[in-house]
Amino acid sequence: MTGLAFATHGLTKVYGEGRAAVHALRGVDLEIPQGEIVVLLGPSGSGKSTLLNIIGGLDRATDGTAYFRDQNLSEMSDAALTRYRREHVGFVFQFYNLMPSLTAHENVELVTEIAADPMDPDEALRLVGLDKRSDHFPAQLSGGEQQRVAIARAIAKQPEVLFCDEPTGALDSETGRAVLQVLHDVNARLGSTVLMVTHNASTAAMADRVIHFSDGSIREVVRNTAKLAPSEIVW
Ligand SMILES: Nc1ncnc2c1ncn2[C@@H]1O[C@H](COP(=O)(O)OP(=O)(O)OP(=O)(O)O)[C@@H](O)[C@H]1O
Repeated sequence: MTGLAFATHGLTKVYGEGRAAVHALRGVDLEIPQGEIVVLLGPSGSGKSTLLNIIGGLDRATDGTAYFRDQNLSEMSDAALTRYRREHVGFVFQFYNLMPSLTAHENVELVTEIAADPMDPDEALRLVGLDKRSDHFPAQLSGGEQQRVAIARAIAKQPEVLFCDEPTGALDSETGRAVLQVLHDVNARLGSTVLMVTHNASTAAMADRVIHFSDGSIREVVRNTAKLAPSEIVW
């Protein structure tokens, strides 16, 4: 029996005020079991990144509650939120945000130095198939390879949760599939809950659960009974 990684109740986010107010989340109720791969789909501007940022501890809700296990993120101090991100969460973004002056190994090491229970940076790079490129700088790596370094950096702290915002957005389909395979393997090997925001609807085939967003609300949650392997996904 798996517990819940996340539960939100009436989660609301309003940016700005008055006539300029943007209602990015309109009372979202959501439960995400631990250890699942969850894909968030929805039109541009529907609130997917906003939700990810709030339950990832990067932003705060205007109203409602968001729990990580039994911890209420909405009531945490800034210092506690920082600790939450540092100890439990890995992030992968569309643009890899690697430090250009550091090698692949050093980019990963930067994170393992401040993590509670990190894996060896070499092991993280091996998991993403880049152990032979560990002394290369980001500019010497392809887009897909840089994304895999970013994933190695995110998984090196053995996070309980991995948040991915458009992880394949800048990649061709073959490279994108390789990156999805890495996310799949991390979920299988470390048991990390993986939450992925994407415009690529094909990705939904590898998820345990697909959440359809529209205009700041959840329209539908679909549980996949027959998942596809990343190698079988076509787009
Ligand atoms: N910092 C901000 N200030 C004001 N409005 C914002 C801010 N961030 C997001 N928004 C607005 O909130 C709404 C939801 O944005 P969000 O980025 O969560 O959508 P999304 O579904 O992730 O979109 P996309 O698929 O294009 O990334 C949009 O209307 C957006 O313009």
